Amino acid sequence: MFDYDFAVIGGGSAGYNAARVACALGKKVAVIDGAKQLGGLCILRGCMPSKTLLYMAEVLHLAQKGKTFGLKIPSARPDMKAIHARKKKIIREFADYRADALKSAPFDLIRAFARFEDAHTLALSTGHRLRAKKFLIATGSQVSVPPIAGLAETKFWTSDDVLELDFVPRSVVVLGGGIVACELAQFLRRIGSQVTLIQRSAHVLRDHSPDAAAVVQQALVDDGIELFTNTKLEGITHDRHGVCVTFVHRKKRLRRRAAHLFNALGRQPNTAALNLAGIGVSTRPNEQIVTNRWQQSSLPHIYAAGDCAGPVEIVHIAIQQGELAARHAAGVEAVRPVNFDHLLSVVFTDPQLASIGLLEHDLTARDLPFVVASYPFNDHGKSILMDANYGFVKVVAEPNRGRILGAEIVGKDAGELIHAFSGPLAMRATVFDLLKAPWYHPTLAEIITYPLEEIAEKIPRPRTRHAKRK
Ligand SMILES: Cc1cc2nc3c(=O)[nH]c(=O)nc-3n(C[C@H](O)[C@H](O)[C@H](O)COP(=O)(O)OP(=O)(O)OC[C@H]3O[C@@H](n4cnc5c(N)ncnc54)[C@H](O)[C@@H]3O)c2cc1C
Ligand SMILES: NC(=O)c1ccc[n+]([C@@H]2O[C@H](COP(=O)([O-])OP(=O)(O)OC[C@H]3O[C@@H](n4cnc5c(N)ncnc54)[C@H](O)[C@@H]3O)[C@@H](O)[C@H]2O)c1
Repeated sequence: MFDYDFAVIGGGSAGYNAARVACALGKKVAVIDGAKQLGGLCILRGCMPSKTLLYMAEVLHLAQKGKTFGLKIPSARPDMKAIHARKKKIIREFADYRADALKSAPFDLIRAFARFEDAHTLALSTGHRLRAKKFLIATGSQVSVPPIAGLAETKFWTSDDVLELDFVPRSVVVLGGGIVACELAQFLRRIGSQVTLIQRSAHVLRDHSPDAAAVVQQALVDDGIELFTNTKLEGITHDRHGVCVTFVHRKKRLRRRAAHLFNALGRQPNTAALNLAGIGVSTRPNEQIVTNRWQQSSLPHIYAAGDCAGPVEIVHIAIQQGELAARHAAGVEAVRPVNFDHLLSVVFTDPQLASIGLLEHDLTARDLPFVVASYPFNDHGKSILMDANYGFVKVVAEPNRGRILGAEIVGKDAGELIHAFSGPLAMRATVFDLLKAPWYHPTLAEIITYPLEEIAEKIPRPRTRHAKRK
């Protein structure tokens, strides 16, 4: 009666990993993907190309401030053609590897766009039909175009375009102050563009704490970005010289002109073309598919994972959701829902901003007690010698036993340092457990011991003291 046990729509991070797991569980699986190029957002136009360019921009920045370290580097400039070629080569290799994995996997790969005809039947853009017992929707997201006067009529760049640049743009206005806006505005500025960033909220990176966001914001301004927060966009016009953005800031109407406009106002799920309303799958007002904690939609045999389901757009969560859906659909009993109390997130600006678990804001909202301590990078030996003085480390713990609940790090390589908390959080470790661990001197990671010690001192309990300065 069915062609497949499990049909996966979308072969990106969520879909590919779900299909892999479903096959390993003995299911007959198909992956349907209509993209011209296989690989998904993360590899082709997301994490990997952006981090290739951001790392280059950091190296360039360090070279340009060589004088700080007593170095005579006469000039460090980007060679955009070479940077672009290197990025393309790296991404081609990653994409080829994933495409090979998709083509040689024990599931059927069908190159087509899919749409639900009924709750068990997909109509494919090739003209074929496919029937399956269960489905996973993993169709990802696309850049959204909010209804701002003149935006839709203006030629604008998205992150896809910025990641493809092989020249230094003279000037760019960046709309938005989310992760994409901050990461890529810094890239543009560091290669030499004049950059203006216009953010609606009171600070950039609105999903992060104001204290941490303020550090990133200051670093962007110190890099030379003109940055406005608390604004209201009024309209956009364009002529042959470029674009003009009008916005309200501190009750004044301001205008900024630039050669290029970069729309970084967020993404929306790829769900509109699937006929979800027609088959009775519920979506939120933002078009994300509503799922329960097992990733089942309002039709229990149809699952959703990744950007099309939310609530976050982060690769390791997309993978976890996809794999969970595959296991649940196969009837595996020992499955656990994704634990958003341990959410890990990294913003790859310089300084980076990383957080894990529950912070003060979350705990206050839940009326839960906590102790918190922080320590600044500009008072830590290793970061001082690296001239990496921006930011702080913050640890949040439960006040009775000292169990670690969350941490926030904004500073040099915060995305690496935050992983010092991943295992301990998963294992429900306390600050005392972490203080028993060895911490090498002099490392950036060692800074974490300072807030741990401060919390340990606030909790009435016998403990091993840790030497602060060696
Ligand atoms: C610039 C940028 C940088 C990012 N950096 C990071 C980062 O550093 N770290 C991080 O964790 N996250 C990052 N992200 C987010 C991350 O890339 C996404 O959360 C993740 O890739 C989503 O995976 P997915 O499987 O849900 O969707 P995708 O990988 O987009 O896969 C969806 C697939 O579905 C296919 N599809 C769509 N509609 C249909 C249809 N009707 N029929 C058949 N196939 C269909 C598409 O062709 C696509 O291949 C970044 C995003 C952007 C834009
Ligand atoms: N390092 C990473 O993990 C990483 C990197 C890039 C992207 N991502 C993911 O990709 C997703 C998309 O990122 P994004 O930055 O494009 O989206 P976002 O939703 O994070 O940010 C969009 C920004 O645009 C602003 N905005 C939206 N509508 C507006 C309007 N009408 N007027 C003025 N301002 C408006 C918002 O206030 C917000 O600051 C994120 O959820 C993120 O998780 C992750």
